[in-house]
Amino acid sequence: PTPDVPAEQTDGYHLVVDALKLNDVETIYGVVGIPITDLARLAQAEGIRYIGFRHESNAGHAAAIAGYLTKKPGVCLTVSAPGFLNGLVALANATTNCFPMVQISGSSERHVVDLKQGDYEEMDQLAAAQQFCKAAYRVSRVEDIGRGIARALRTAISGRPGGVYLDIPAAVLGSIMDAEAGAKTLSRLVDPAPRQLPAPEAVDRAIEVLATAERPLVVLGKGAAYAQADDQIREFIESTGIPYVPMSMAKGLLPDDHPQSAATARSLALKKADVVMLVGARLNWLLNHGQAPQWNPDAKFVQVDIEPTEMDSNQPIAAPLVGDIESVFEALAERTKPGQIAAPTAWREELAARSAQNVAKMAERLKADKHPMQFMGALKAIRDVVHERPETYIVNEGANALDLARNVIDMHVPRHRLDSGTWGVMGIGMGYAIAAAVETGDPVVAVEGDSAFGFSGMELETICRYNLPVVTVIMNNGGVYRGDDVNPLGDAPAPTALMIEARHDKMIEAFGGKGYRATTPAEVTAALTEALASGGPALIDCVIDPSAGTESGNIGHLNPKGIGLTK
Ligand SMILES: Cc1ncc(Cn2c(C)c(CCOP(=O)(O)OP(=O)(O)O)sc2=O)c(N)n1
Ligand SMILES: Nc1ncnc2c1ncn2[C@@H]1O[C@H](COP(=O)(O)OP(=O)(O)O)[C@@H](O)[C@H]1O
Ligand SMILES: [Mg+2]
Repeated sequence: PTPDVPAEQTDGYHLVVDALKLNDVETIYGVVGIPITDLARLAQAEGIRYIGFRHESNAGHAAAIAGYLTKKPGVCLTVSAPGFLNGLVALANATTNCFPMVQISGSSERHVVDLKQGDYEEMDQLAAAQQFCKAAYRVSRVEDIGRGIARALRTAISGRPGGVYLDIPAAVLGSIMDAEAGAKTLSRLVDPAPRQLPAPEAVDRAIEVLATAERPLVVLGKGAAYAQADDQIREFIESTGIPYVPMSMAKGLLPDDHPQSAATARSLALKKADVVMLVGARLNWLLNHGQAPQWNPDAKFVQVDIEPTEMDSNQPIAAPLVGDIESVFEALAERTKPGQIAAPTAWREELAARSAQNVAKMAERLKADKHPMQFMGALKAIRDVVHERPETYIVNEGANALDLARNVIDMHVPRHRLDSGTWGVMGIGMGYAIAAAVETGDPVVAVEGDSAFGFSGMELETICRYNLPVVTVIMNNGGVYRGDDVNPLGDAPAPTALMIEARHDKMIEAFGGKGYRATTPAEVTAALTEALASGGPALIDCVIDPSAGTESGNIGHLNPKGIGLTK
């Protein structure tokens, strides 16, 4: 409990907690320490769920994905300087992925920091944070706490969501003020994420462009998943017959086995589409910036996005449709005449034929039950078990472990695939898994490369401490990308090597969780079935052929060529 505060008085700690509660913040993800330990205690005492982590990066990733899943800003709490910095990767990742989160951090004494007199954990955190987030604010007076919290929550959630930093110096947390006056400084946000209605002329222009298309294509991005306009989007897709490709976190918005899904004919779809409608998807590196040869150089783009400045970022946009996705699709439904937009049957059949070919090819690859176990064998086993349990969240990171799982594990419900996203960040695994389990109560399967897992692996203790229904499945190929690289000049391990004989399954046993080691797909099936049935923390170490991976998975071409290793 905080220092005794006379009943008619309040303090910074209480005002922060009161402001968060007044704005429906139900959970805080963080790591305690000076000067915010008592803030965590008070939040918990006042009914806010506090989830204590082992590293702030994981707490921040949890807050970010909580924001993505709930459309309310996730809240991460960090200590000054090093704790604050540890949270920044997650704050930057949230901003890059457009996930709403607020990182609240304690900070040191302004008058000492600003004169650089050498304070405990001295840092100008506000200045440091500015460049990595959507906005950064500092509260310098106890009476401004309510304003600061309201401002940070609104900024995170309105318009294009993102990460917001809120700096609260220790002295402000410890300041005391009259309770009645304090209560008057708090306010509850009104309509923090207002609808952004599209202009009718923009809607009509988009309809015109789509109506002329011979080979239309819709690209659904994680913004479309985030919008939670699932019915409106599905209605548009099915009423127009337009084929679509989902980006990785938009998988499941329509079930991956939907007849209009062109996910398994992606290259042909991108190459030949003559009108492309981007829905909450940026034309960035993940979509080759809209350039040939991946794309048809004559393609015309319709772009649906809440952020006006996203338009023309990579390609000229013939029909910019600025607005929130739900309002845009409601306007499209209203203003499109019956039959005005219809995907030609020939185009749909061409894509369906290619999909059938590629699905057959994939089926062959999935059948290969070679020994030692291959990625595909393990992933097929995971896919089949999870297929029976559509409420299961899939968290996914790695290189091969990411690229292969994305294509093998199909999704049937929205917002259930949470992965490295736009920034390709390793280390999101345990934080995303913890938040998905905490926010929804549903089971989570985290499909992890063995290197990727290592970035947040200590949170196995957090998962066990809260007894969360998280099953961590490690694709243990003994290395970064693969496990058979050798150092030609000595017996030091190669830079990409990890321990082939690592027993990750023993790690979780140290914290009371259930560990499994699987060397065949059948063992993966049995272990995952049992682990999910238990509803508790578990880890399955899948022993994968060390030669099975390729450098950097699908994006090896991003490695600079240089003159190569001449030595
Ligand atoms: C924070 C961080 N550090 C390093 C990397 C580089 N990196 C790293 C280290 C990856 C791990 C690949 O190894 P893995 O074991 O997780 O997966 P596979 O062996 O299945 O490819 S993937 C990747 O891009 C990164 N993306 N993010
Ligand atoms: N509610 C919303 N309405 C419209 N656009 C949104 C909404 N929420 C997020 N966005 C936009 O969605 C886009 C997400 O793009 P991106 O992260 O590149 O998705 P992906 O990687 O899945 O293609 C961002 O440009 C963001 O501005
Ligand atoms: Mg690996």
